[in-house]
Amino acid sequence: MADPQLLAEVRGVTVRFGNRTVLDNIDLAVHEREIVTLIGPNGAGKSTLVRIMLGLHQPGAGRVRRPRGVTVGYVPQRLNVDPVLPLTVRRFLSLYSRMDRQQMIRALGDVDAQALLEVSLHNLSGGELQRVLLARALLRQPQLLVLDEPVQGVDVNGQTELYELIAGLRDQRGCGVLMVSHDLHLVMARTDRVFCLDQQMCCTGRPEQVRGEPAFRAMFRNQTGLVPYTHHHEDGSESEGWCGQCREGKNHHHA
Ligand SMILES: Nc1ncnc2c1ncn2[C@@H]1O[C@H](COP(=O)(O)OP(=O)(O)OP(=O)(O)O)[C@@H](O)[C@H]1O
Repeated sequence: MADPQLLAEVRGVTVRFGNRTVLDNIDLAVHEREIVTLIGPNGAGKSTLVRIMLGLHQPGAGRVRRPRGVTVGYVPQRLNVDPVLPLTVRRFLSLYSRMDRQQMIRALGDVDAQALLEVSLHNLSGGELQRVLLARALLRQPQLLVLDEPVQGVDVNGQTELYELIAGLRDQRGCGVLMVSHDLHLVMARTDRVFCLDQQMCCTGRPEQVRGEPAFRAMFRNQTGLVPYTHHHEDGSESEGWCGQCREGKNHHHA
């Protein structure tokens, strides 16, 4: 089988703002059909790295490569919409692409949000807004989907649904996904590779590898005060937990 197509790559990227180094010698690549997640604390440089991958910001040093013709859909961390403007989802989507009503309903249908077409953007829940933003990003039929904190403002159940949805889009469309997340738990289940960033790349690998890395565990502990572990159940299944919240009591050990 042919190697998966490279969609975007940075090598040796360094960024300074003033005399502060925000990214230090970073390598990262995203290929078709893979979900890559950047995790790290506030101010770690995640959004800056995403903006560099997208060509929205130039690094002080290093190389950025996006093969010609790769289409990108981007959900930024912040949406700048004037809060006094009455804007329905239909109007909002039409600002970005010329589509008829049926095409919009289809785009919203891809993210299970077709009922929201005539709803005001300001009346959407956190999860609904994220779905609409995802629909907007999909309008470009992207080969690379870049999502900067796609579950922000969404409750835990909604987060799980959104991660499932994103993984489903990858499965159906074969696109690559680069995702930024603060969450260190839910996102892991739906990720092929994790990059743990804190100005430098602290560790990287498959979620199950990264979970065992001292740098990841230290980061997790600093953010939550808890340590991640894996339950090994007697029937051979596994589930994730946090030390300090362990209600299982038996039939598990900490990996
Ligand atoms: N244009 C800019 N000028 C100066 N400093 C900036 C600029 N953009 C980002 N920074 C700083 O760079 C650092 C990294 O910011 P960035 O937004 O990339 O972090 P992040 O990991 O995405 O953080 P968060 O999780 O809080 O969104 C922060 O300290 C931020 O204040």
